[in-house]
Amino acid sequence: MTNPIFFPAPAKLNLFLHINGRRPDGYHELQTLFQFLDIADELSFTPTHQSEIILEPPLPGVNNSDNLIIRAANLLKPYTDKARGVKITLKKNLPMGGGIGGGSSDAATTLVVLNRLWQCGLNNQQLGQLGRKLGADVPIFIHGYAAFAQGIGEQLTPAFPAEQYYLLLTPNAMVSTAKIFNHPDLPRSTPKFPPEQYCYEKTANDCQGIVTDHYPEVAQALKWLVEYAPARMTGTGCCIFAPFTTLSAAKAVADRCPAQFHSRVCQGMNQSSLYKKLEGLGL
Ligand SMILES: C[C@@](CO)(OP(=O)(O)O)[C@H](O)COP(=O)(O)OP(=O)(O)OC[C@H]1O[C@@H](n2ccc(N)nc2=O)[C@H](O)[C@@H]1O
Ligand SMILES: Nc1ncnc2c1ncn2[C@@H]1O[C@H](COP(=O)(O)OP(=O)(O)O)[C@@H](O)[C@H]1O
Repeated sequence: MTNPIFFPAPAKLNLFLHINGRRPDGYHELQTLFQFLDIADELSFTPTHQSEIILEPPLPGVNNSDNLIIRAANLLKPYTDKARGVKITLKKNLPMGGGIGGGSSDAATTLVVLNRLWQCGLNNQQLGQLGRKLGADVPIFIHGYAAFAQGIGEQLTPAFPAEQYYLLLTPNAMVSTAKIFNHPDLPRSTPKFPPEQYCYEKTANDCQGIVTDHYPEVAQALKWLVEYAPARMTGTGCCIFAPFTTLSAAKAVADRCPAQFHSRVCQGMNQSSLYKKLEGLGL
């Protein structure tokens, strides 16, 4: 038997995150800049003729029926032959609930790869609409290019931030996105600015204050890293990152990092590694 092909589901950073307002349905209007990282979960897909969707191994603490991978595959099922099923193998390398989008990226990789394997014939816009049902972050992973996002995160404009090195810290905490967005003290009125005026130093993460107030591990990681570089939180937490222009500068700070913050050095990428892999395979 040939070895299965593993497809990456890369992580992302929110290089900044501004909250501009709240819509009547409770969702928040925001501005953010998404860039991919060269770290990823990995998924393999073996088509079957038993109509079942099987995921192995299950994620600790997540029922398979709630797993975004299974939910994504189920959303695609109506577009293929009833007799088609799939066995999916997941290598979970990314921390969960860290604001680097692992679950959303797993869902996007599932939609993009199964669309091809099951010959569903959907285009990326249609896949993005399906993905949106699973979470606000899924469309950026289907889009596959760094982008400035507005609206509730679904209006994407191409962006080309420098592909810098980042030191990424994963404090020992799990932050719920819904809890942060529902917090009464969350700042919700940062003025919008035109994407072409973006500058890292003039932006912020509006969720950071609430998260550091409630999760001391996140506050400690931020306090430590900010001594070395302009550190900030990604998404609604809890990972903290700081940009570096050279790999050696990022590694030098990583070498000093206390073990409790689980540091790793990675690089920003303006094209998702999923699309690089698909191109390499001619898919
Ligand atoms: C804000 C971001 C930035 O990347 O946070 P992270 O999850 O990455 O940390 C994302 O857009 C999150 O996307 P995702 O994690 O897919 O969120 P969803 O499942 O769609 O929504 C979870 C909950 O967050 C709130 N929510 C989410 C997005 C948004 N623009 N406004 C909101 O108020 C809603 O209460 C929703 O019920
Ligand atoms: N395949 C998956 N990978 C990670 N988390 C998943 C997955 N499927 C469902 N989830 C649920 O989604 C939550 C947030 O997922 P994740 O994408 O890791 O975090 P974040 O949205 O903060 O980047 C997890 O805590 C978990 O309960």
